[in-house]
Amino acid sequence: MITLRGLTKRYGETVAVDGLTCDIKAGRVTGFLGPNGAGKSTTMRMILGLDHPTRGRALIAGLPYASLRRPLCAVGAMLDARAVHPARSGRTHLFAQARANGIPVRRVDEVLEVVGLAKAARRPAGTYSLGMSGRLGVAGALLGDPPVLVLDEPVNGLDPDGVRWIRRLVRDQAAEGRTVFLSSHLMSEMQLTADHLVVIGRGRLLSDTSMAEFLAAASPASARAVVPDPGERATLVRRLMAADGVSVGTAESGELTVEGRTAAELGDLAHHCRVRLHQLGDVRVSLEEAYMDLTARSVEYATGGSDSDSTTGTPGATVAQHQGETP
Ligand SMILES: Nc1ncnc2c1ncn2[C@@H]1O[C@H](COP(=O)(O)OP(=O)(O)OP(=O)(O)O)[C@@H](O)[C@H]1O
Repeated sequence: MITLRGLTKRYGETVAVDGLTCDIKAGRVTGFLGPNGAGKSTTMRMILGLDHPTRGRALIAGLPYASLRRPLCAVGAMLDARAVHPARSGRTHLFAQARANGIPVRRVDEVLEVVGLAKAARRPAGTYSLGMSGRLGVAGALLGDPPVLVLDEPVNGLDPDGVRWIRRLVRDQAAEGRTVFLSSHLMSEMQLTADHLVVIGRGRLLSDTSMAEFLAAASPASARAVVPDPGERATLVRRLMAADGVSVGTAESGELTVEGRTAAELGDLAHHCRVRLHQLGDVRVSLEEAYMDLTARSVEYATGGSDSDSTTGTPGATVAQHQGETP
């Protein structure tokens, strides 16, 4: 587990991270989201002891990074895939890391195999494509078989095959009980990969919630179904429109889109009215839509509101809670 408590980083006048409090738990993939400059990399650097917090703490399994005896065996990280000496081969780069952490050298060839770099392992890392550099970075993160993984934009530069590979890899790692904390700007990919989300804006916590709750909170109940019979369709629309807080859209194909009702509620009503439905389902917003909505409101909050700390430092803060505090 990674524990953040009041984590704060100032660079002169810039508050890069502002009182961040949350737990990144084991056994699930936690996605770390936020606009450019929100403080994600700074947070990750502080977790990994590469930057000192101005205030607060970042702990791995209860310890600050500096206290870890064999860091690579406690936490594997990839922050900057290109941060490798260009003249060194991928294999030599990993050997150096393994030796410094007391990791058996045979592990190097194992991880090179896992990330699909075995054939290119003896080439200078400077000749690697961005995707290959990313794979080498992931190999370094896996080297110590650590219980915690911190990956900054691991999907960057990967081809579609690579994207699927990293998705499967991190999901498998979480399924084995590890803590996986990863950032990405690719919302569609994050939606497929993460179980839980930590969202920050201007260094502050905006949301710490499961993917399912995040999406549900962002979209009002909404359902869709096809009503093949025009007469039955008219009956159902009439019944729906008679209720408060419901709006109905109809298409020539016979499809109804009903805002203000879940699929279960729409199905029950149709059953009650003896109306036949096809393709009944809930309508959910995408992660991208939910995220854009939340971060847009956070910008308003930050520029228009007071500086009082009402949303930050609250583990379990949800989108809905945040909405309530937006002026
Ligand atoms: N070494 C530094 N010196 C001064 N300011 C810094 C430094 N590192 C980061 N910052 C500032 O801190 C803020 C947060 O930056 P950070 O790189 O953590 O954001 P991010 O969420 O990772 O952004 P991105 O998605 O663009 O990678 C930004 O305003 C950035 O300019």
